[in-house]
Amino acid sequence: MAALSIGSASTFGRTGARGISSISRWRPRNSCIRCVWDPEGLFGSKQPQTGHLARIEFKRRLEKDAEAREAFENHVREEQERRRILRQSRELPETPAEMIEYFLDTEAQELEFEIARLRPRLNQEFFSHLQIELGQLKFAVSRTEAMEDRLAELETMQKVLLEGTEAHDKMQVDLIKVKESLTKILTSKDVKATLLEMVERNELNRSLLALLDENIANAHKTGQKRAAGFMEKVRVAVLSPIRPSDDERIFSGGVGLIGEVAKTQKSAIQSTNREMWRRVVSLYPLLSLSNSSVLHQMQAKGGIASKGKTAFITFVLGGPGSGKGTQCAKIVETFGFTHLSAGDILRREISSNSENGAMILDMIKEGKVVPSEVTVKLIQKEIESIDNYKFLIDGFPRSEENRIAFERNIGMEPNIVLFFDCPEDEMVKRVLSRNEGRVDDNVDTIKKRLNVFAALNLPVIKHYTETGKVHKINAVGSADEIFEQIRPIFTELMVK
Ligand SMILES: Nc1ncnc2c1ncn2[C@@H]1O[C@H](COP(=O)(O)OP(=O)(O)OP(=O)(O)O)[C@@H](O)[C@H]1O
Ligand SMILES: Nc1ccn([C@H]2C[C@H](O)[C@@H](COP(=O)(O)O)O2)c(=O)n1
Repeated sequence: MAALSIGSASTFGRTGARGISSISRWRPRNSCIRCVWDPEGLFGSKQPQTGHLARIEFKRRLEKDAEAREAFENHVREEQERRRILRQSRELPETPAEMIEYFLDTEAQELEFEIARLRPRLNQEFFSHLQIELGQLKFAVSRTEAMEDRLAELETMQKVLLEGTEAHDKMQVDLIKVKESLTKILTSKDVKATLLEMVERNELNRSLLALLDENIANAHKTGQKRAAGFMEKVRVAVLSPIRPSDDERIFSGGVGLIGEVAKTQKSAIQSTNREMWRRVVSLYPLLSLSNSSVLHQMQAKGGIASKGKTAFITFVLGGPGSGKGTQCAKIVETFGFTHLSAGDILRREISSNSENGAMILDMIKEGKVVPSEVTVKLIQKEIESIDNYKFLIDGFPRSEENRIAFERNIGMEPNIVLFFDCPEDEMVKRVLSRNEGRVDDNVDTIKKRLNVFAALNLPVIKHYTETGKVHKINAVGSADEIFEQIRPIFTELMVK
């Protein structure tokens, strides 16, 4: 976490123990809103208090003096550990009254963390409660010294928490934007063109760079050299359009950020980036799947059968005509997945005059489910022949038998399942007007397919719902509207 700087009251002089609880220890001080990069806020009093030159000298000394450096690093580690234990040991408050006491007992450098942790409870009910207590203290007929102290403490706390929650909320907005921007760049088929568009829209900034840097560092740490190399190239391309003046503006709060709150955001954004980074790293396999020719070889950790890769599999389910194929095309275009339609694979098998062709045709005409061993084999062959790791498997599994055969033979479960929920009359209407010459797009077969869907496919959807994998999509509306329900699912997955 970055050192907290919340408005003019953001940095508090703590001369004694801790917390807001003693106002004499916690009076706001104007002097030290810090600009030095101190992501964990751990330099504390060991950092030079004044002057740019002093800070440079401090840095130089650190670089030269290995011993001092080690001691410093130990100090940082100890401080990190101390804070970790402290955070774990604190019992979280429930009521507004408990919240007040909790924050009064919070160390200054922990405020940012605690505000984030307790943000949902820093709500109107809490602030009203605080306001009432403040009112009682202010308008008391006579005030004791203890009451004066309490009043001063609570006024300070109110200001800190109001500004802190505001900064936190703005930070969340920034976080989402930066996550989206980086996802867009790393999943883009034409990185250069994407960057140019983003320059036009002023979307390249320091926060994005910081997030990228953290990904690069992690790729190095985990020995993913190609990924690191790719992202380093992206970094150079990102960096060049960020002119120093942009940097300055961003960091001095000149762009859309005002005064001290902007400084708050600066530190807040830096710390957010660290959190974002962790989320990106956890989904790194998915990110790295884009631009597959460059990146796919990094995924050498096992996974799908014979190729020893880790795949990201999405099953796409829904009744006949619910729009699975239509949406898959959009997902492919936007997120670079490979679309495998089980129905198309089976139809190709019929056209290729294979030994199973006639049997498959009969089954399809009757709206029945082709035996799993046939379908799974065909899907497996497709997966293994394709140089991508992100698959949309559409119209599969159609039955529990399909599902179990896939899991057994391929040795994987889907990462997520999309379920297109569509009323029957809408599905019938769509199928009957599809006009693609399919042997099963007629009134008789559609009835059978709907029955088979209810009897065999719904239990599969139920199974994946119970395992928390299903994203239910309302399949009524225009194709574009429906895709807007899907977009955030994959965007979120890319940068998690
Ligand atoms: N949101 C929509 N609104 C209206 N029509 C749609 C919509 N989405 C798709 N369609 C149309 O409905 C028909 C069926 O769509 P699509 O082929 O995508 O469904 P599907 O779920 O893949 O069907 P199946 O399982 O039978 O292959 C197509 O003609 C398609 O153009
Ligand atoms: N897993 C599957 C998928 C499809 N089929 C057969 C039966 C379906 O009615 C037909 C058309 O599929 P769609 O294009 O609607 O997905 O293909 C199957 O037997 N098993």
